[in-house]
Amino acid sequence: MQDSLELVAANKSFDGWHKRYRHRSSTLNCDMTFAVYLPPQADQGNALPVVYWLSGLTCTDENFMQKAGAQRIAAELGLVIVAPDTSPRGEDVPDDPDGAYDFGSGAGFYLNATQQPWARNYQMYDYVVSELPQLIEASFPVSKLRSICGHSMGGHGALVCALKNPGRYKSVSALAPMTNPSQVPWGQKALGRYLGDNPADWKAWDTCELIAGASERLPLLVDQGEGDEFLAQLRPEALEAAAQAAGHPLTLRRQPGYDHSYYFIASFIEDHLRHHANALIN
Ligand SMILES: N[C@@H](CCC(=O)N[C@@H](CS)C(=O)NCC(=O)O)C(=O)O
Repeated sequence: MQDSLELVAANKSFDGWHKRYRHRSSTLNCDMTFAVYLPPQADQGNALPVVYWLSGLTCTDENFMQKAGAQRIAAELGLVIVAPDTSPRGEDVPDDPDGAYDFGSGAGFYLNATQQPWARNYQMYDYVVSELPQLIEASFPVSKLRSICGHSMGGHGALVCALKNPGRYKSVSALAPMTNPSQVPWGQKALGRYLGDNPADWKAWDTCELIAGASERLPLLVDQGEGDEFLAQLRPEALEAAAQAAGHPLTLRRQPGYDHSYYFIASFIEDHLRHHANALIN
């Protein structure tokens, strides 16, 4: 265990442990809290694979761990799950001037900001892809086998992290992801502020733009509720068209009646974890 990790909570769950840790992030220039679920196999000296879960707008590490019901399946499959926060936070970290939920705290969009005052802290892409895995791999009984999945803004994050890093993840999946942020209000607000007003600079953080040039055709598993109140922000039809144009393997499952909430996530998380286990565990 690294000295720099401070344990802030521990709860036994399905014979494993849900734990929360605080640490100083050199990438984000602030203290960060993340959650890790360690299945019972972690006590047996095995180096276990890790699924990184990225949450959506307004979330912390806690929403997924408390609401998705993932621990039972992770315990069965022997998967470690790591859930970071969704943005840098703290008194010294700038936030949306109006306190809006869709920018700043709770809305880091898993990108590297280039504009001030955001750039000093809002480097969530580097945190999720580099700093956090290094810390996890130095601190817990895990292997370097990684998968990534997420919800909404976190689904966008998972798809972008996988598409930008061929070979880094064994599998990727998303629930109700924002697939085309450069074309929708949530994304245009965030990308415009974090990256500046030139839409050409936004393409590097847009799944529908990245998919054409992807050098690794890692299959995408996506679930999307047809009753999702944010469908216009998510654009599953744009993802479908981009994947088809690029010949990128996509399983897009439209789920009748499901909304955007964790009731939807809890209904399909088992399929996603089994999908990742298939790629991670032979
Ligand atoms: N209706 C929300 C929009 C944000 C939202 O729906 N957030 C989703 C992710 S995009 C979520 O997971 N919320 C936390 C939860 O349901 O636990 C609000 O206005 O605050």
